[in-house]
Amino acid sequence: MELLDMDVDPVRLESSLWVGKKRYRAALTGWHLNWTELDKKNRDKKTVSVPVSEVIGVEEGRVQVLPQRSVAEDTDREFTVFYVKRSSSGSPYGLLWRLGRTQFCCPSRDLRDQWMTQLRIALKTHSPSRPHRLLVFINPFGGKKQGRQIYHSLVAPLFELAGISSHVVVTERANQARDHILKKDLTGFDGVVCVGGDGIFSELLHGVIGRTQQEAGLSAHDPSVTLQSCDLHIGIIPAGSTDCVCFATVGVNDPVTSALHIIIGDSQPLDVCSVHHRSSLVRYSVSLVGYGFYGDVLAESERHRWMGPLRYDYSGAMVYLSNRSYAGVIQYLPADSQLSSPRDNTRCLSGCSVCSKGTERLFPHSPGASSLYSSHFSQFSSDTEGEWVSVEGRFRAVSLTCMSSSCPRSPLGLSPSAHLADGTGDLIIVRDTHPLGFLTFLHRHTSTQDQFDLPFVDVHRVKAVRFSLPTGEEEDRDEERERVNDGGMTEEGKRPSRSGSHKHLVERGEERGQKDFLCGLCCSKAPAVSVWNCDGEILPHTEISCK
Ligand SMILES: CCCCCCCCCCCCC/C=C/[C@@H](O)[C@H](CO)NC(=O)CCCCCCCCCCCCCCC
Ligand SMILES: Nc1ncnc2c1ncn2[C@@H]1O[C@H](COP(=O)(O)OP(=O)(O)OP(=O)(O)O)[C@@H](O)[C@H]1O
Ligand SMILES: [Ca+2]
Repeated sequence: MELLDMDVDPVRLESSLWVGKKRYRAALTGWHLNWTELDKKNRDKKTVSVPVSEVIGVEEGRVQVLPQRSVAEDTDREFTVFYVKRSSSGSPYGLLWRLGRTQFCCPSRDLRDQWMTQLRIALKTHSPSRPHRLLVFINPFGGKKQGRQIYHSLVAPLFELAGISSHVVVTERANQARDHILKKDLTGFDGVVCVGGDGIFSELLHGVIGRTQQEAGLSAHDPSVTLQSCDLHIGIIPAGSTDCVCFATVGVNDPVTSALHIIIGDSQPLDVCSVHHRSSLVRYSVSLVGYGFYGDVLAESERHRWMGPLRYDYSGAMVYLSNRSYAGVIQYLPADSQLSSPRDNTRCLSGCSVCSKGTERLFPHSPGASSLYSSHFSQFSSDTEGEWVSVEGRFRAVSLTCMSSSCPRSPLGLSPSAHLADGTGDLIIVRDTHPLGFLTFLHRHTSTQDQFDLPFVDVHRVKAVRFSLPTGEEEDRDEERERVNDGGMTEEGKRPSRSGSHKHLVERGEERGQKDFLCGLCCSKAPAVSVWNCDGEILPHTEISCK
């Protein structure tokens, strides 16, 4: 046994260890755990190096955690190190992460104890941003209804291994997670986690933003107010139908990958867009605010929830076949085209320089790029300079996306070069066109072909957008007024009342669905207005402003 340099930093501990029948020289420095295979003449063969920040846990003995926890007998000279292992599969924008595991055998029990102690000290000192206590919300009805099973079999064992204690709430109704965050005592929690899709993520987002503003005494209804940034991080374990926020931030939809990111305290700031109707806040969005095609697909899909994730494809086909376009007036405030453009072929990833510059511009005094996962605010009140541009016409689709909105259905997303946290969104305007043209546009979302390189499509990087109906068709007819009263945010809670507006709109969608889709197909009168899809929720207003 050699035991070298124990007290001298950077090497904290170095010794010979065995992994199976092979002998290694293992060393723990402040930042890395390395082990190098030695041949019979003590010459180095290959080295494995794991950053301490990616070590998940250390256990005495020969331990296995996934798929089930098991501990081998007679193991007082052994210890097991668990760490992040990048798999070779995944997507071009994110690799799958797996739980790596190496079982070391020491020459003595004493040395084993030294390794355990030093590794645990290193973990504590070099992973300051790791969460210790998490509040987890599981939507048992999201996606393929596997949220509970996904959490308990794949995620909880990892949290336990990493020493994270979690309080789990399985939701019993829509908006329970949001209300819990808005109203309950959250002392001691380092973050909130959702197990589900974009819908339950949105609940957490509204809860976290709403609570922060309540505590700061700010009214989110006032579009000119600068909202307070949020301290609570949001983690997402994907178990929904689209899981667009997870895919666009992590690059893959995989519960184990996400759990490992959460454990090591990774974070990614996100742009949040507020949607107002007149002077009241309607909702926040991080992904899609879409009118026309995406609004109609959502309204139609709500009637087919029983189909699960397939409902979007079915509804997409139905809406496509109904061949609709809508009149409207779009106004937008262009972002600085010197900084970036939606057609510059860049791809935003964690550590993106455009986002860092954006953060610096929007939050000149913040310490670095905010460490928030997804509750980061653009201070548009100080960023509203510029000339508004107006476009009037008939549109197949009007979409505003703050991020690429990539998802398995469209791996590059609605706007492949959009940035996660630059304080801007991409406005995609698809003017009325013939059915084949629109199908080409849609189809290009599934490949690397440029969906913006079509004569009826325009894309602009923007700071704010307003949408209104053409003169004479403004949103003050009875029907619209009813929708206004029925939905939107309540004064006290600054929160969306999904169920009220939703029920109404689903009913309306049902009525419309039965008559109008058939009408659309046989060219009779189609409705004059569509609905807005805001991250998978139907908005109760047509005339909105986003920033
Ligand atoms: C010919 C194949 C065309 C395939 C076209 C694929 C386009 C896919 C674009 C995906 C964009 C996702 C945007 C993300 C929005 C999320 O914040 C939100 C919340 O989860 N999801 C939805 O609103 C859910 C929206 C889901 C929209 C799905 C649209 C599916 C369209 C299918 C069209 C079929 C045409 C067939 C013609 C016979
Ligand atoms: N216990 C519950 N019962 C009914 N609805 C719920 C419950 N918990 C959450 N919800 C609501 O269900 C909706 C959909 O949830 P979620 O996003 O998890 O799944 P999904 O719709 O299948 O996925 P995606 O949003 O990715 O398409 C959300 O709007 C959420 O508010
Ligand atoms: Ca953005």
